[in-house]
Amino acid sequence: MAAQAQQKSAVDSVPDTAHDSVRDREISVEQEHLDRVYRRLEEKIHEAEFLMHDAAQRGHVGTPGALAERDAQVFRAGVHLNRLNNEFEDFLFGRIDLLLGRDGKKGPDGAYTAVEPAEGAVRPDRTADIAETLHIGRIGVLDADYAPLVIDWRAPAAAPFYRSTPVAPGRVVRRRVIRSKGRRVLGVEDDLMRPELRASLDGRELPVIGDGALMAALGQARGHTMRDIVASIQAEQDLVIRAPAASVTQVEGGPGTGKTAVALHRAAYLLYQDRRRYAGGILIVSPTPLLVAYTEGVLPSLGEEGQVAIRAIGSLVDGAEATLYDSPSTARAKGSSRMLKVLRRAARGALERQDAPDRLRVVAFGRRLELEAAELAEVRRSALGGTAPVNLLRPRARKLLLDALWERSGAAARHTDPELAAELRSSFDEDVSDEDAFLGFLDAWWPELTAPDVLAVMADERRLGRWARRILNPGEVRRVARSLRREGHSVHDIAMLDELQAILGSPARPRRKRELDPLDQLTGLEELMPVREESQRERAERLAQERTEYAHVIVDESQDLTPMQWRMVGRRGRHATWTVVGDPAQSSWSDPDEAAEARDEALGTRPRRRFQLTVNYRNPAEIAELASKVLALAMPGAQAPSAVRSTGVRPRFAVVGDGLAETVRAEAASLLEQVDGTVGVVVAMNRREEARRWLAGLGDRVVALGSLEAKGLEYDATVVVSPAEIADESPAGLRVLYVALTRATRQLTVVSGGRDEPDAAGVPDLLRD
Ligand SMILES: Nc1ncnc2c1ncn2[C@@H]1O[C@H](COP(=O)(O)OP(=O)(O)OP(=O)(O)O)[C@@H](O)[C@H]1O
Repeated sequence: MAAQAQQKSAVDSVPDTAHDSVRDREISVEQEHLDRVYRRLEEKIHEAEFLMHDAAQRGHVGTPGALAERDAQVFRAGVHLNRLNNEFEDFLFGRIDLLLGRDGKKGPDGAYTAVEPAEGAVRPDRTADIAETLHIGRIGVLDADYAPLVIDWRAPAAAPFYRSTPVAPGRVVRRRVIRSKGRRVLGVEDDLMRPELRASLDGRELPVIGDGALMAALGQARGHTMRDIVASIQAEQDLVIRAPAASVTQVEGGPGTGKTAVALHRAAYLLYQDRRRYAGGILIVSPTPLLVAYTEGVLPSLGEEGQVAIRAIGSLVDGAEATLYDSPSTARAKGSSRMLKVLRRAARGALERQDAPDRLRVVAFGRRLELEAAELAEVRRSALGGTAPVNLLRPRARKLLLDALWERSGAAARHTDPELAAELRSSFDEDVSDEDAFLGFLDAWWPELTAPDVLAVMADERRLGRWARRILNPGEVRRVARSLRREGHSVHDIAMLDELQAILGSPARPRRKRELDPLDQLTGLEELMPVREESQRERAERLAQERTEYAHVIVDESQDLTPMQWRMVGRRGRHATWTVVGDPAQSSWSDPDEAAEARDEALGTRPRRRFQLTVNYRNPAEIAELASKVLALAMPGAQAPSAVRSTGVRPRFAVVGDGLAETVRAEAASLLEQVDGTVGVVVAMNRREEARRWLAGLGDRVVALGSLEAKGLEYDATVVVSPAEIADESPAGLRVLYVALTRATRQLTVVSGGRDEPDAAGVPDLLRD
């Protein structure tokens, strides 16, 4: 890749003015092409509108066949219009100029399929002609003769745009990134894949402009939302994006290697590849709502939205939303798989409520019958003997109660004829079950439990202590119970709620019938894009609500999932294929082995394909080098990814002078002056609130974040406040500090207090050699 970026341009030696005129000419060449594309798009829009109009007319004919055909056509045309009317910021972003291929076969998109050049494509004197030029964009467009004007970035013919390198160029001679806004081409950047050739296009030497699109993309200021990287996906990333969907695709890579970007592009690719299969939905699990907000614009920018749900791990359970944080030790207890046993006991134990009746009295066949506390306890014990979900055991408990009452009535002994006895028994059951006393008793004695009910009961330290005996220590019991008494849920409570829902089960209820859409009956259409009446977002939300399982599950920052969270996510992908991306060196979970076990259980025995991403596109070398000192402490022997660029700006070290607040505020203000984009101030979790106050009035380009909230995010510049405080926060503190130090794309300031033991240059203890 570095070699790619350093390719010398063929026009480097010409004077600037000539260079500019070559660039201008090339821009106008691309402008002409973009104009053709838009003219064609307009034709297609007219076509689609005509189709809709025509179809509406046909409706008057009135035969059922014509009506069905009309509906299908209206639907198709609507889908088409929907796509075409989307004005993308850079509809067209790439171009490749290719040598003649080995054979003359063409694919469905009208491009030649050969990957390698034909025998005589390069002449002995190293000259060659460009035989095919492909433009790459967000969706494919064919001209009236079915020749490709634009190839969809996910089509096989577009793969060389991402895969080709000077080492393995295939047919690609020149790879060009086109920058455009709306209908205007703003610039072009080229990479030469075969610098040894003198290639000509239409009889003229092939010009090469600029020094690499990747560097241009990386140099841009960051906003509060992530951008897609379609124009500059690198070869090692492209392998992951286009990996076959079967089984589990596991991706590891250090900070800034593009794992999140790759995961999002993979979702778009999978949908393009097999829209029907992924009509079952793709779930992307993200660690925080902040990262969801940061990334959720990427898929719509790639033309995909409807089938993909991006959810924070704390929002996976409908009707519950994590708003609280647990202390590290409480989190450790709640997230560990030890909690599973506690929850199983609690779900059964919660049936025994303090206000539950301790005696059952009914009247049957004119006699009073009664069951005492000890007998009731016995019935409960045998009802709970099974492993079925607790709420589903209620009918069994009811049946056992009736058995006990029947026994008590002594009627069985009085009738020896089995047929008569059976008849009598069934009228006994009917009698008793209709009785208000019995019904009231059952509701109070075996209530239908919900997950929040059980969690609320676990807030009682005494009862929790009983259920957690020999599983949690008394300190853990106290902390967990106390945390459950707060208003609201923490992210770890959500996994417990989900587990409880599975343990409790929900009794069968009549399903809400979905309104019948006449178009649903037209086979093969339902997985296409929706018509206008329902926006893609609304559809996504509706599908997300209706769905409990997905066809593909993508887990971002997978190193952070606790065992309980793996169980929760696993339940949503029991029949799914998976993409799991993460970095063990950034894990904030203290027991990676336990989590790995739970992960393996969630992923099952499906075969796995492993990929490693090795290049850090976010941090300049100066910041990456500093962060690697913490990596060496956090995970001795781990390899840091290599930074793709260097800025010459070294991290700054500041020591708290007058006061922490003043120092941090001054450093943040100074960074705001130096960068155009965003500034993130990362502090230990317990300082989140005060840090927000420190920054008041500095504007919305700066944000304060707790260390755990910084996960996955990035800023032009960051201030990391007291490395020692962050490192001491939890057993995984050093890895959390590593995350904090790797968020900046340009500048990093480290502020140290006394606890950091800074040296004369202000460098804190943890960051010294
Ligand atoms: N091929 C690329 N072209 C342009 N930008 C890229 C490319 N790959 C990654 N980036 C940029 O690098 C930054 C880091 O990417 P991303 O957040 O996906 O990395 P990550 O591996 O998930 O990082 P972390 O583990 O630290 O969260 C983003 O700004 C992303 O847009």
